[in-house]
Amino acid sequence: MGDEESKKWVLMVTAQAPTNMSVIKYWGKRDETLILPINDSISVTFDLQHLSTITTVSVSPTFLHDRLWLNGKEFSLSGDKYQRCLKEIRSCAGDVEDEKKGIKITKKDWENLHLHIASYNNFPTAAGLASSASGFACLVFALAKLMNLKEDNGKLSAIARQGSGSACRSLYGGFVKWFMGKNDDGSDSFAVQLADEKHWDDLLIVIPVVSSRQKETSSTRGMRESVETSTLIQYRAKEVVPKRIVEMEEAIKNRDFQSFARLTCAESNQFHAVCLDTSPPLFYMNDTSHRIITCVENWNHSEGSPQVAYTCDAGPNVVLFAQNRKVAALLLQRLFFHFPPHPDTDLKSYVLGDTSILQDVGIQDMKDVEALSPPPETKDDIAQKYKGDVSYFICTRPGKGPVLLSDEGQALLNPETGLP
Ligand SMILES: Nc1ncnc2c1ncn2[C@@H]1O[C@H](COP(=O)(O)OP(=O)(O)OP(=O)(O)O)[C@@H](O)[C@H]1O
Ligand SMILES: C[C@@](O)(CCOP(=O)(O)OP(=O)(O)O)CC(=O)O
Repeated sequence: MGDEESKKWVLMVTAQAPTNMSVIKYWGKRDETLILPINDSISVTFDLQHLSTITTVSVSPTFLHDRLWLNGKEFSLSGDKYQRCLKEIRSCAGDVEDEKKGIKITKKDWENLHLHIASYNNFPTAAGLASSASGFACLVFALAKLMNLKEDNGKLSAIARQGSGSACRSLYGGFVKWFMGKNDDGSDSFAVQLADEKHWDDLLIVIPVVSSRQKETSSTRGMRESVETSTLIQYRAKEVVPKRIVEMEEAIKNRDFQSFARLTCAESNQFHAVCLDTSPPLFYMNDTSHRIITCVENWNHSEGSPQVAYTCDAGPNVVLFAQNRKVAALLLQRLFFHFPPHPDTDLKSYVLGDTSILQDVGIQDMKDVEALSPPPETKDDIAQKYKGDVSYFICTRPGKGPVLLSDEGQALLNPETGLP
């Protein structure tokens, strides 16, 4: 790194990481700084195409300090969660050499070099769709590539965990378990993959997006208040979750949808019971979330066995798992009937993600949505329509873990200036 001209280089890496949805919930920390949870959790990773974060990380001797642009706007990196991740990553960084560009960075140079980071979430940020999960997983994964870290995914998951707990599960595709660990230093609190995304490829995921508004109480604050005030949370962590973890692992291993659905719904409901048991109570679901759950419960009940599992995090959006494609189509018919769009909405903005399912639903345009008849299990008095209460639907499936994007056209920073 000698004369002025050779100091102008910018080195960058772009990666894409998925978000995940827990089916055994993480709620409550035993260590706030290191982000160590009070129980294990299990999640399903979503397809990168539909719910993910793209992050470009870059380094250059010309950068004066670390900077982040989130969804196009500069965002402060001063928060502890970012500082902890950056510090940990820098401490594990390796040597990097790019002979063509004449770049040579040694392990200790990373202490003094600054980073420019740009990130984009392809779904609403901070609306309970786990943007912090894909966001921190992507940040850590991309930096690990840029800085040539030799650590395995388990170690990277433990670094991402320190940005946001649920992020540690987004380092893998498919079905993922986060071990709470026992050690005070957090060294045994990391995620592992239980099964990859191909293991259970019948499952389809439907997300009626209820609201994209930012929520009132962040997960971080909400779970702190629950730990401080709820009596139910301790019983849940010690008595309920350990058994459910074993049962859920078994259900996933055997692709046993009945057990998967029973556990997933029970977990969601107990998590929200803990929220209500918090003082002051945390209301994350709204009337639309309740109506979606009731619709699913009624249908499951009328069929005599679960067709669809629901789960809802710290926000009003409900995530629905359908046993297979046929069930997903029947589910969409029901949801489209109860939650039609506002007039003048086109089909393209009403249904996002894998829209091929629309053929199975028999929907070609908006007229077909309007013409849907009430689901047979619906009693006349509740065959109601709530126009516009669901803004749009995302159809997706379990997907793979983070990937590198080698096409420079997908970078979010200018390769010459390192600016967005
Ligand atoms: N792409 C990203 N890169 C870096 N940080 C991100 C990114 N996306 C989100 N974040 C961080 O995560 C925060 C939002 O996290 P928060 O936990 O409040 O909501 P959420 O993750 O959408 O919901 P959930 O409660 O389901 O985790 C943002 O304010 C920001 O600090
Ligand atoms: C309800 C949850 O989504 C909680 C997620 O909490 P976060 O991981 O967002 O919280 P912090 O660790 O404080 O950043 C349940 C889950 O993902 O398991």
